Amino acid sequence: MFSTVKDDMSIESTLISKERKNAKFPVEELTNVWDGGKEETELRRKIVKLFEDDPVLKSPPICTMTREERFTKATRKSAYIYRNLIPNNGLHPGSREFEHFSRAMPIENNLLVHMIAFIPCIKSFGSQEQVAKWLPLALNLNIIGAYAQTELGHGSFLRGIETEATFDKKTQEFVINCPKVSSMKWWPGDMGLNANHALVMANLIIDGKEYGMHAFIVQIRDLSTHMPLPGVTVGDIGSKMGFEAIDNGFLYMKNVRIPRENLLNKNSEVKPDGTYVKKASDRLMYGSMVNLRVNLPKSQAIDVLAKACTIAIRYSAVRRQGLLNPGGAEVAVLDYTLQQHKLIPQLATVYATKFAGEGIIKKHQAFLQNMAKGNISDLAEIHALSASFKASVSEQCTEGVEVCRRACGGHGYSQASGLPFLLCKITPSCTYEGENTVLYLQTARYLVKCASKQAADLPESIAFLVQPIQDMKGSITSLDNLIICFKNSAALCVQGVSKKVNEMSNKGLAMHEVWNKSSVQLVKSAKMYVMQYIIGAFVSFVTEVKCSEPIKEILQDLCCLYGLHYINTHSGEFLKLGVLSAHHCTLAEETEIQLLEKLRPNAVGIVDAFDFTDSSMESCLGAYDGNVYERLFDMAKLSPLNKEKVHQESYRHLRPFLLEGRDILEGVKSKN
Ligand SMILES: CCCCCCCCCCCCCCCCCCCCCCCCCC(=O)SCCNC(=O)CCNC(=O)[C@H](O)C(C)(C)COP(=O)(O)OP(=O)(O)OC[C@H]1O[C@@H](n2cnc3c(N)ncnc32)[C@H](O)[C@@H]1OP(=O)(O)O
Ligand SMILES: Cc1cc2nc3c(=O)[nH]c(=O)nc-3n(C[C@H](O)[C@H](O)[C@H](O)COP(=O)(O)OP(=O)(O)OC[C@H]3O[C@@H](n4cnc5c(N)ncnc54)[C@H](O)[C@@H]3O)c2cc1C
Repeated sequence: MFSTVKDDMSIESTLISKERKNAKFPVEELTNVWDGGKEETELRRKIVKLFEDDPVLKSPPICTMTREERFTKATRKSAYIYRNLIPNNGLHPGSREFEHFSRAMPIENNLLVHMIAFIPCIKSFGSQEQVAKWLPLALNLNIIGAYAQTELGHGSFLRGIETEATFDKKTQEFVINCPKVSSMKWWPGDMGLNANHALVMANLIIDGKEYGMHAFIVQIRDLSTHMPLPGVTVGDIGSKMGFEAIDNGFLYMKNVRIPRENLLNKNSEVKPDGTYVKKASDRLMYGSMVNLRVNLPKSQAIDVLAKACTIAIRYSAVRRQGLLNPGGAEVAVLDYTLQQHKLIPQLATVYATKFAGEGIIKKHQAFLQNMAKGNISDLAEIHALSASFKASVSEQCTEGVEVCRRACGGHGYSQASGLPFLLCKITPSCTYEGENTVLYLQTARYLVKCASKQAADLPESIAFLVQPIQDMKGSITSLDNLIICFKNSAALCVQGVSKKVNEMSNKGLAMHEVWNKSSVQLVKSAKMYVMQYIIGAFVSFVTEVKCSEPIKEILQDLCCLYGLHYINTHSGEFLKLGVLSAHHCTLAEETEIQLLEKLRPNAVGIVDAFDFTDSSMESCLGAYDGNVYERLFDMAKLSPLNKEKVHQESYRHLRPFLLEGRDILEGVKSKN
């Protein structure tokens, strides 16, 4: 319908090629470092290619589809992927293979909660017999499960959950009930339309006594008709800010009966006579959430920011607007220091959080191995670290994606840029898997307890909180000094708020009031604690990684930039704590600006090294060839509103005015 408009040679493509020629490091080697080795890059590319070459997985750009089409296509593709492309024994969150598959997944998919929450819960809460029964069914997609914890009335405060599972000795069943409207399960992904089972978190009641939250497998739909079972009311909660392809659902249960064996009973059991047997700590009930907080940030936040950086930096390298030299040619907006100041620190965030996250995954895997041997002594530490890490990463990456979107000017507002999709995908990561504020408070609770102990009684990674403040020797901008600066700040924040808590409680104020009145400083201390962890982990990675000098230099510069950018945006905190002087802050700012200038020529190369394929981004601004304007026009042509030259509804409603206008103009014409 539209004629083609093409330039003979796109200036933008030429510009981006020049950027690549100017890069001062081997891009492929940085890709290998990012992936964890050359072999891993090869394996990831193989998996990505397998998915991208598969004709079943092709579909129109998401910004041209309705929600219904997006849900339908995602379900068709996900079912196909699960049965044909995923290894038979599933994928283990935290493994490299899991990461590679997550990179290969189509831009929209669903059934993932089944994979990342339902299956892991069967494994961690089920007895051997239960795992043997449910796991093969779940792996084969013979049963599809949601993770049904949150209710309409309660998400954060799990002790307030209202859904009940009452043991009926006569029939040896649990009777599941949502006593009020606010008790219905609300939000679980894949639950509204696709799931036929749910892992329901409910308050266990035996002979009128409450035993707290337990995990039950509840069948919600018939396996042959897919109709909701008697007593079950289930559906989609409606459209949200994003997640269009996912049927986040509601589930209301009235007298739904399940066999006694459907209580996942590795950690606690109900005997036929109603005796309750506790086999392990109640805290392990929360283990599924630790698992997700450790393993989701990479795919749900860090990769999302990496894509947003790729789009914004490639676009900024070809978008020319305004003059730097009076009388000279228009410059790429990436040449403005202010544009570099927006975008390059986001790249540093991607690297810092990715490598720090790998450290947490390793710690968590060690914890799981110990737990298998009955040792859960590290649970509190891993909970505190993973809670604040999830909160900090989701917060930093969400802010970063919005910075990238705005840095693309008007085109960043267009769905065709791919950036609004990324923003809507990443924003809920600040809420799901534990609302961020609530998680920071959990970390602070642990830190305040630690602050009253001796260093020798604390885990190695926490002992610095109660040890003497360290001196910085030499420039604030050295990596060693950055670590000291963040450690000192975290220790002083935690000690400061602990002092406040103690003073208030010594004056006789009730603990819950003390806590509420200290919560602003508690959250600050948890943020500083996790920042010192991230910086420390990134510095260790940069120091230890085996790579060529140019790559090492880039990583060191990104690491230093990450620390300095944080200091420069929060300098008041560092000054208030007395960790830095005004002179330090001035130096930190100048050094950040120098680093931006130094990294600028490599910016396109650094985002190329993430190695995202064009189809994994669906972005007219971020495609590899830099051909932004033609792509934007081609995408606009696909808008469903452009199907006809005359849109019937606009014609119908506006025609009377137009006819009036025509008559007036013709009258004027005839008068003249
Ligand atoms: C098929 C095809 C395709 C397949 C393809 C596969 C292919 C490929 C694979 C590729 C995959 C692709 C990638 C994946 C993509 C995924 C996309 C999915 C989209 C997004 C999914 C989104 C999912 C989102 C899911 C969700 O959102 S699920 C809901 C999450 N909801 C929460 O997270 C509630 C927060 N609330 C709380 O966590 C608690 O409620 C509360 C605040 C602690 C209570 O606080 P309080 O009341 O104080 O607590 P108490 O109970 O008294 O306990 C207090 C005592 O316990 C302690 N302690 C509290 N915690 C814990 C804890 N953890 N662990 C240990 N201890 C704990 C605490 O330290 C204290 O110890 P003490 O100091 O006493 O010693
Ligand atoms: C896209 C998406 C997918 C989801 N998927 C699932 C799923 O698969 N399964 C599932 O069970 N759930 C799921 N959820 C639900 C999610 O886990 C909850 O929304 C989340 O845990 C937050 O709980 P809430 O909504 O009750 O928030 P609230 O706790 O009501 O938060 C509201 C405000 O109150 C504040 N607040 C709450 N408690 C405190 C406190 N103690 N101190 C200070 N401030 C406080 C919060 O900081 C926040 O500002 C999903 C949610 C989303 C958005």
